[in-house]
Amino acid sequence: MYTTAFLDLPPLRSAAGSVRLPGSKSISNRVLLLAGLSAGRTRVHDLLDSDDTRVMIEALRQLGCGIEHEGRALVVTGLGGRLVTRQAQLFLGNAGTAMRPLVAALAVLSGLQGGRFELSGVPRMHERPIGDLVDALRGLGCQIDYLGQDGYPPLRLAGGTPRVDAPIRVRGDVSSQFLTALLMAAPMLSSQSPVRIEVVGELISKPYIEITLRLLERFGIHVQRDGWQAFTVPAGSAYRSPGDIHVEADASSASYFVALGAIASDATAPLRIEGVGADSIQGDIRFVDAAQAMGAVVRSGPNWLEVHRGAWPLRALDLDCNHIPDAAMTLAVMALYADGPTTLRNIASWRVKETDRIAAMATELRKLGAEVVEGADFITVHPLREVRAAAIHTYDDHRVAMCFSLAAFHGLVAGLEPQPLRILDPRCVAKTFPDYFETLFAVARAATADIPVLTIDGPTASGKGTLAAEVARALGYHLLDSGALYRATALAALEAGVDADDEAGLAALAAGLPLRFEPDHVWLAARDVSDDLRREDVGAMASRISAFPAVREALRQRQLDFRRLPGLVADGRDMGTVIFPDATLKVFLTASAETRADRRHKQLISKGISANLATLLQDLQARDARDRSRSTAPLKPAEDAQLLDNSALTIEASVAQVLEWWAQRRPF
Ligand SMILES: O=C(O)C1=C[C@@H](OP(=O)(O)O)[C@@H](O)[C@H](O)C1
Ligand SMILES: C=C(OP(=O)(O)O)C(=O)O
Repeated sequence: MYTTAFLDLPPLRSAAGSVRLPGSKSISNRVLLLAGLSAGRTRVHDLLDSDDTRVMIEALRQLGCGIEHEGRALVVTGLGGRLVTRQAQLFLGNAGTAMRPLVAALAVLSGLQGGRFELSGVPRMHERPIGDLVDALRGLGCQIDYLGQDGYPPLRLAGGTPRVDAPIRVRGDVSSQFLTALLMAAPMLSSQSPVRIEVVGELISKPYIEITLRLLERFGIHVQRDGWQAFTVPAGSAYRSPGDIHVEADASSASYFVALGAIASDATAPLRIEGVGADSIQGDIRFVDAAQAMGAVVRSGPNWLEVHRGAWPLRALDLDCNHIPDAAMTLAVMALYADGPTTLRNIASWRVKETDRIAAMATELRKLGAEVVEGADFITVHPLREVRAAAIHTYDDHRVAMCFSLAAFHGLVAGLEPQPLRILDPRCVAKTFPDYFETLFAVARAATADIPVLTIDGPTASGKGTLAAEVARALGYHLLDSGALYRATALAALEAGVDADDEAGLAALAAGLPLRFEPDHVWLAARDVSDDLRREDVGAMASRISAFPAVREALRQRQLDFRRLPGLVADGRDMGTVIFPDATLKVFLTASAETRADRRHKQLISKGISANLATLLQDLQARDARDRSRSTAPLKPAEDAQLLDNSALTIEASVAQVLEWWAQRRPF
């Protein structure tokens, strides 16, 4: 997951390959709650692991449900209708699918059995309406107090005397989750008589009610319905765990990849999406119809979709999106690539979700250069005619972050000069899709020259490894420790007995080295060699063999291969001069020989290795001289390098300096 302050996307050009999507949020949280209310154990497979499901799981745990991991499944042992904990403060983040259903279930349970529960969330959750649900529950006899502003969480559920002598009436024009919540709680009220729920006024987001009804069926509750107007839970209904249950991949998450295929995949290599297919129980699968109307070519089978571009530019659309409120945001970005203005209608609920999504989309699309018209319940987006490098605000809304990543393909529009795009606070995707960007980067392609590289070269013990790792972490970029490639070759040569003068033998060894890098670890075949690579004898050998042109050539392509989306920080001795001469920023890091010898000394001592400062200084000076004077890739700053002497700087100050230079070279 990207936890950086921002994530820069270079211009993207195409997409190919296959993605497996995480589980559906809507199904996961319903299944978790139903399992928590049922008696016995429910083994849940392919559950979504994200912020929204974590708050639900934590709430169930606090309520006394059993939660265990069994292999890759999660086993929930439910309450069987009996409260074991009568007081709890539950924090539900910004998960509507946790807040609304838990309010109804706990209002009913605390009414029937006694108890006091306080439910709260992030500040935005306290701006998301819940009054219609509270009104319905109060009408039933539940006692609910607003702890902040009337009509909004946080709430206290404090017992009451729920009775079902009359139908429960609920409005459904602000959120369908209120009806979902009542449907899931109703079985607990059905012991004496049926429970009838009537919808007052127009119901929005109807397909989410279908998901609720389908999952209630799986848990033994057979709701009788009268269209969208009334729902009856029969007398004596009781949750019955299905034992095992599988969660489909998330159809709303699929929308980004369906759009990706429609924009950037070729018929010869369609984008494949695993985990959800046209037979999905999630309403957002209907996004596929909208994408097809815009020109996407989609094939589908059980649990998979394949998508490629059909029409280009895409075809403009005028669509009532009430049935796909979440996925419709993706259409607003696809509209940038259409042949005319696209209007998405009947989306008033966008204004009360993670943020005011109509306002957010309009503001951010305009930043890119698009013309946008917004109304109370619609948005019209005109295709891009000009484009600006933009830093996209994401408003802690996962869908804003995810759908705007698709704007990085604007270079495919004839006549537009591609610009980089910045996504601010990319970690907000954790609400439903923590690995969204990793998944995107596994299938999206950029021109190599567009993938930014930051090089940090410098002499031994200058601290470039630490600096590079910190800068890479701050930018969310890949890290190449090119010295480790040389040291691994040296280690392998020492162990295989290859002579230090055998240039051809060393080059062959370098070319075939089974090396693998992980954060803070280097693997040689199945062995973690991170510590061995730090050995002084390995370092000395590395310095000798790195003078051979054939060895350097053998390792060259391997280094170039590290230039992958979204970008690279490369540290070494010739990163800016030889390997990445087109790097966006080149830093040449130095420190006095005395400072470096002193640092190396402390490093060794701290590891319990005895060392002599004077000898270290001598070795270091000899190595500097060898590195500077060798004929192949001698150690010297690139002409366009920024020089940084960190003798008197903390690591934080060095990182800040490099990031400032980086910022100066970015258009944001
Ligand atoms: O019941 C559900 O799982 C959901 C219902 C929809 O909300 P509204 O009914 O408020 O539109 C949707 O936007 C949300 O992401 C999930
Ligand atoms: C509206 C959304 O979430 P929630 O379940 O919190 O309502 C969403 O995921 O787009």
